Amino acid sequence: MQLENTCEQNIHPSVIASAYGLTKSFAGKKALDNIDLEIKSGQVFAILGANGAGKTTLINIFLGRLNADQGDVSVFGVRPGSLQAKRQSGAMLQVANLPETLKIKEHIQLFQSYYPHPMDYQKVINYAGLQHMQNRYSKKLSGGEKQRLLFALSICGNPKLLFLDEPSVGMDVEARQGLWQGIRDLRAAGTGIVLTTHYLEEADNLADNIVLLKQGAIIRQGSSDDIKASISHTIIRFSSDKKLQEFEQLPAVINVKKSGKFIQLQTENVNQTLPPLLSANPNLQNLSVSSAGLEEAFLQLNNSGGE
Ligand SMILES: Nc1ncnc2c1ncn2[C@@H]1O[C@H](COP(=O)(O)OP(=O)(O)OP(=O)(O)O)[C@@H](O)[C@H]1O
Repeated sequence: MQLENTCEQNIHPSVIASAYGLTKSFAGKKALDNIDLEIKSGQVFAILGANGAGKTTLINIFLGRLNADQGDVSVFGVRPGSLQAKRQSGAMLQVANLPETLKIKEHIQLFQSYYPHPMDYQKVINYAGLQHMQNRYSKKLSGGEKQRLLFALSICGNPKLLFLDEPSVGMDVEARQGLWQGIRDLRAAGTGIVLTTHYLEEADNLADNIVLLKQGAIIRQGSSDDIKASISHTIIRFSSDKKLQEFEQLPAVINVKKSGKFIQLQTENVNQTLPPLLSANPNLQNLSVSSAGLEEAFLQLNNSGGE
């Protein structure tokens, strides 16, 4: 399904929000340190980082909820938080207080009334997977259902720029798939989407561009493939009843994990690890060798500071 976005179709992505030299401190401690980034129309921009890395602070500055200490920040060429920026933006934040006395459909209709060109009601409902609970009061929603409602409210205004701060937390598989479909359709209609998530699979699936934040600084930026390629690790997976310690000493191994009956080795050099592994375990079952994914890249870059 394609959205009838009232904005023009963006065949060529253009910069719709930017930050240059952005710095923000709380009580003398830097939460964001000299950030340069550009958010483009028709692209998903994922901000990744450990707890406290600065993701929410960055979003709050783009929304005008916080002021930068230094740097130039603009949204649609104007000051973040100005009416012109707000009318074209939507946001799903981690903290939201919703009046409990309204039904889902009343929440959506209320939010639609705030915008000059709201999204069609039925589309909002479909994207958010709320078809069967339109008459439910928000106080009766489960955590995941409340997330669906917050996503619905974030897209009510047919935004050209959408901020989603950990949107899929608490969502079940079906709701998450609906969210992902909504994100893809909005992107196809030209919306620029800023996404923070701790689910790296989500960023891997959706993001055109990723920034990796550590203690407020950007330590890596690029596509998911660029970031994966910036580490040269390989994953060796097999099933074994042996203890993890038996594999930790193998050459070039930098991490060992156990999941059920499977052991997963992360190695810097598969040619050095595999021969001794096979000679010590000639009957290794379910062996597979694959490139490291975004999660391994994230962990390594985050632990090494991206050097
Ligand atoms: N209002 C505030 N007052 C003081 N310190 C703050 C405030 N907001 C954020 N911080 C600090 O700024 C840093 C960045 O916080 P932020 O919430 O942006 O991180 P985050 O990457 O969104 O984390 P998480 O993944 O846990 O949501 C943290 O050290 C946090 O404690």
